[in-house]
Formats: sequence, C-alpha cells, structure tokens
Amino acid sequence: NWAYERELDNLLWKIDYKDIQVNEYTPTTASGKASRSLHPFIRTSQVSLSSNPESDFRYSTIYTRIGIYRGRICAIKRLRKKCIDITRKMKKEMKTIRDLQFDNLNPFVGACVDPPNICIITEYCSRGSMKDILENEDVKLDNMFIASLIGDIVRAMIFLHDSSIRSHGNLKSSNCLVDSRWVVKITDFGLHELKSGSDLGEDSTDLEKQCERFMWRAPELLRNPDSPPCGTQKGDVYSFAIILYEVLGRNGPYGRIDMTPS
Ligand SMILES: Nc1nc2c(ncn2[C@@H]2O[C@H](COP(=O)(O)OP(=O)(O)OP(=O)(O)O)[C@@H](O)[C@H]2O)c(=O)[nH]1
Repeated sequence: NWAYERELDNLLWKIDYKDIQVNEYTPTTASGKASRSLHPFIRTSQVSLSSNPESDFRYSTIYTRIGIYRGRICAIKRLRKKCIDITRKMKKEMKTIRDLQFDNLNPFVGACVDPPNICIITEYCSRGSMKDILENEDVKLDNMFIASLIGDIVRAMIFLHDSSIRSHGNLKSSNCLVDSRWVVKITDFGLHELKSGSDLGEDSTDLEKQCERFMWRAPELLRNPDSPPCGTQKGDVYSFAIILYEVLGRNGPYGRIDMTPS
C-alpha cells in the first residue's frame, strides 16, 4: 500500500559514512604483532570482568572496527563491493531488518552504500563474542552462566525462525555477541541482497580463515553447491549444536585437531 511504499522509498536506514566518527587506530595483539587492520582485535584481558567496558574505551578490549554514530558506539562491518544497486528487493530487506527488534538480536543501525565505504552498521556489544569469551581463560563459566548464555541463543533463534527472516544461515560463536550486561545478541542475519557479491577481503588468500567459516555449516549445505545464503532452519540447528560443543570443550568447533585445510 501507499504508506508501505513511502517507507521503502524513505531509505531511513541509509547512513552517510561522514556522519560516523570512525576509530582508525591499529592496536597490537597480546603477542605484540600488529593485528589485522580491518578487524583490530586485542585479545588480551585488559579489562577486569567486573568493570564496565563502556565507561572508558581507552582501557577496554575492542573486538572489531567501531565508530560513533549519533552518540552511540557502533560496530562497522565493511563489505568488499565496488558498488551497490539499491533495488526494491534490497529496500524491502532493509525495512525487514530495521523492524526486527528482540532482546537477543543485535540491533541493525543502518548501512552506508556510497562507494568506497560500503558497510553495515550495528550496535556494538562491548564484551566481544562467545568465541572471544570461550578463548579467554580468565573467564570462568559455571553452569548457571552457561545456561544463561545458551538460553539467550535459543530465544534469539526461536524468534528468528518465527520471523520473516526464517533462518540465520551463518550461525557461529563469533556471531553470538555479548553486551555489557552479559546478554547474548545474535548478529549477521539477513541482508543477503546487500551482502551478495561481497568478496572475503584480506582473508581471501588465507585458506585456514576461509575454511574456518565452514566449520559451523551443516554437511548437507556444504555438499550443495547451490545452498542458499540464508541457509535453512535445520542447518541453523546443526550450527547451534557446534556452538554447544564449543562451550563444553572450550577447544574450538572441532576440539584439538592437527589437520590442515585442503
Ligand atoms: N564486540 C563486538 N564484536 C563484534 C561486533 N560485531 C562484530 N564483532 C566481531 O567482529 C568480528 C568480525 O565480524 P564480521 O565482520 O561480521 O566477520 P566474521 O564474523 O569474521 O565473518 P562473516 O560473518 O562470516 O563475514 C567477529 O569476530 C565478530 O565477533 C560487536 O558489536 N561487538
């Protein structure tokens, strides 16, 4: 109808990259090596678990590229695309994702679509991801804590599967973010039209990195060369089981294996 069409054309999700105060520093990792500039991780435990990482970012662990937009700290996911054609399909998916609000889903703030800055802007979760937490030996996980984290993922996935998004397609521990109140918020769902055609970026030559993303993917999807980017609900259940295994073993998605990707 008319109101719907008008909302699609308003492009309320569109963000001008110039309006984001981008944090352009390149921090170093625990080993002292400069980390990847695109996703500047500091994996050392520089902030005590009881402190509030949002109170002073100079002393906080920063897990991804961040910026400040309209006074809010946001995560910036760059897409390696040369240009974007804003189709009606894309406008619809932007509206869908903007309208999707749930405690355990990481809110979508907007997107920059003017080359060369093509990126997705989401709210920043200050505790990192489940992957970061599981890798951090300083974080002790008791059963209550585990139940709370897993419960959040379950709630998010039930909501997502019941929504018009239907399935996640890339559920993995690094996409389960943890906010300052230790609430898990799932990220990286939907927006397949926007993400399509985006290459893997600086990691594309690193076979290990490329293969890592397949570790949460269900065998039937791995075998299918035409598997949809949105995945399937059954595939999400498989990915969820791999996350459970990661939580129990704290040794990655397949435990300790000495195999190299080929
Ligand atoms: N702390 C924190 N980390 C984030 C946030 N958003 C993304 N990250 C982390 O940033 C890293 C890079 O995220 P992405 O750009 O989505 O890339 P990826 O998850 O490695 O790979 P794909 O999702 O498969 O493209 C991941 O390890 C995420 O855990 C956030 O809001 N807060």
